[in-house]
Amino acid sequence: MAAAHEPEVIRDKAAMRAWSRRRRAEGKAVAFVPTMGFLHDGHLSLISTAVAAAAGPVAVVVSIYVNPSQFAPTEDLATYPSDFAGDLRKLAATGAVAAVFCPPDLYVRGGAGAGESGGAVSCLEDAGGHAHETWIRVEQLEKGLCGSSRPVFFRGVATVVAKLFNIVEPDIAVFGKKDYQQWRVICRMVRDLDFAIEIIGSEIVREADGLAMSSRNVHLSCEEREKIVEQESLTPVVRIDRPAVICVAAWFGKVRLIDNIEIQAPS
Ligand SMILES: Nc1ncnc2c1ncn2[C@@H]1O[C@H](COP(=O)(O)OP(=O)(O)OP(=O)(O)O)[C@@H](O)[C@H]1O
Ligand SMILES: CC(C)(CO)[C@@H](O)C(=O)[O-]
Ligand code: BAL
Repeated sequence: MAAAHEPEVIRDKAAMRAWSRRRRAEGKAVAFVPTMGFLHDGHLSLISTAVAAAAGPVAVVVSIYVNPSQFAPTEDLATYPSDFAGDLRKLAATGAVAAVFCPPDLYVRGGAGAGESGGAVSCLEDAGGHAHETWIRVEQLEKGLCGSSRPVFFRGVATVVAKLFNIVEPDIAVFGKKDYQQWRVICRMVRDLDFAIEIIGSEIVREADGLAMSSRNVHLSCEEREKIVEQESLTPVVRIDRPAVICVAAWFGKVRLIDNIEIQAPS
């Protein structure tokens, strides 16, 4: 058993589920923060939001898992930044995280199958994930913005988040509004599929120069960073995605409606 301030590291699905059930039997709410690791202060703010959202005693679980099914083979799965030891140090330093769930893999692999998403294929199918054939699609909300530039992204996110919810069995789950469309997709999935989980959207945390914190910011050159900061300063509401010029460009199409939330393009 880890010391009180150090998160317990759990790799196994059944052990994770059993851990959550024990916490609930002790009278604690289980609050869940899903991440892909390489943690920064934006992630840590989600942990504070989770603690603040719980009405009483709470056990916070952070997952670290880079989900292959939300990346197309042309995207950056192979270069996604990671620093597991650093992540554990940061989580321990918060004193607020009880467990870290970091499964080696979440999918059943092997076999043969079509594994298609309207013609698009993810890194999961590309790596022989054909034994997995159940997908969640949030059919309208996944269209447009990041969904236009990343054809398998929301199918992969909705599916892996549903899997994580079934494994962690949280009472509360927190997502950043930095990935605004993702947050709305998860809210809609939870409503439509009757997950008994309260979803909380947490505010965007920014660097001193205004850039929204993001694990992938480490890949930006000075010029790219300056360009994004400039674009963000023109954007009145939220930034939809990471340094994705494609997604930011979607702002310039006047006004978009997502799930009844009107997002204004810069005037
Ligand atoms: N700057 C931020 N402010 C608030 N929430 C954030 C911020 N950055 C990430 N999050 C949230 O943290 C959760 C995990 O995100 P993830 O691990 O993909 O990190 P990321 O910084 O968004 O990485 P990426 O480079 O892939 O965009 C998501 O709910 C995301 O919206
Ligand atoms: C929600 C998530 C953990 C699913 O892999 C990921 O998309 C992320 O970190 O935003
Ligand atoms: N936070 C977004 C995860 C992704 O871009 O894959």
